[in-house]
Amino acid sequence: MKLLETNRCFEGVWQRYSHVSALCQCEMTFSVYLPPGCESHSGAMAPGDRKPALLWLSGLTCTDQNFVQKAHAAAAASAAGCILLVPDTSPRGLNIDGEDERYDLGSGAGFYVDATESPWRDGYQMFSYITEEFLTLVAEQLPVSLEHLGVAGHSMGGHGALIMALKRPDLFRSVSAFAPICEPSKCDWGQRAFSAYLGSDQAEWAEYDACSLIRQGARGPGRIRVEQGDADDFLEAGQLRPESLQAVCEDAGIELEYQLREGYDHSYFFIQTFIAGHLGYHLVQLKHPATGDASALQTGLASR
Ligand SMILES: N[C@@H](CCC(=O)N[C@@H](CS)C(=O)NCC(=O)O)C(=O)O
Repeated sequence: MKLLETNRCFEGVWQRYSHVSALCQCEMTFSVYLPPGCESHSGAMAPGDRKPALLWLSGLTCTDQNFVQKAHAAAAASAAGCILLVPDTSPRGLNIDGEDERYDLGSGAGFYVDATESPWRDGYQMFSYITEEFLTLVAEQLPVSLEHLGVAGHSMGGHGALIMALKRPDLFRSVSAFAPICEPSKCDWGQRAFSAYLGSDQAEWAEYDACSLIRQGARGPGRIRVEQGDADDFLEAGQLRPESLQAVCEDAGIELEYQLREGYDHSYFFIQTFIAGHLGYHLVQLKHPATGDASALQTGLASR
């Protein structure tokens, strides 16, 4: 992987890398935050040198940079000694017809699925890219402890976080989401993307729909935290459907911490208000021996 940029931040560093992805069939860019004490690591590392990490999945129209620039997550990650892993939201520049025509399909809108339909299936393999290629690469090159890995995301990325945790509980020990698309099979964004990427077979859609996965028996790490603003236009428009997630979690006995926040919208202002609390929530569950007082982070900043 090629280092593109390094910026010191709260005594750690934000770094931006690119690498050639076999699954996405293009050069992919991603960012990482390395807290103090792990900037210079590379190659073989003792297990004790590895840090807990949170994988962040962004929403429609985002690159890795939206979270880096707008979520204000570095202060909390620095204090807690947690790595942040921020991949892109789709392949780029594949020269697929219509790839850049809409904000909710193609570039910036990979929906974290492995496409089966032409022309998307060559490259739009975001589920496998993230869970296999990307995580293998960063665990080889950076001091990430794969035994202490959580996943979180926003909107389309919240959907990504939920399905990754539900489908790969062997990889992810904690999960949370901001304004996630909870039931993509039943909203306009999800129906458009799934039709294009997965075709018309609803059984294929169910494999990438958090509510369907839970109905089919998936349990993930056992607890889920969801933060939702009540002034979010996409909630009103029926794109997010948290009520469906609440219902299936209740039926399945999954503990869902659902926080409805008065006056907050869908933007990164909402995310930056509550991100430290989510980091604390993950670190409490990840139980890395070198983590400081994660519960203080969780309770102190989450409830602001
Ligand atoms: N109205 C937006 C819809 C897309 C949107 O709201 N994207 C959210 C995630 S679903 C986002 O994070 N946008 C980037 C940002 O706010 O920095 C647009 O057309 O760009």
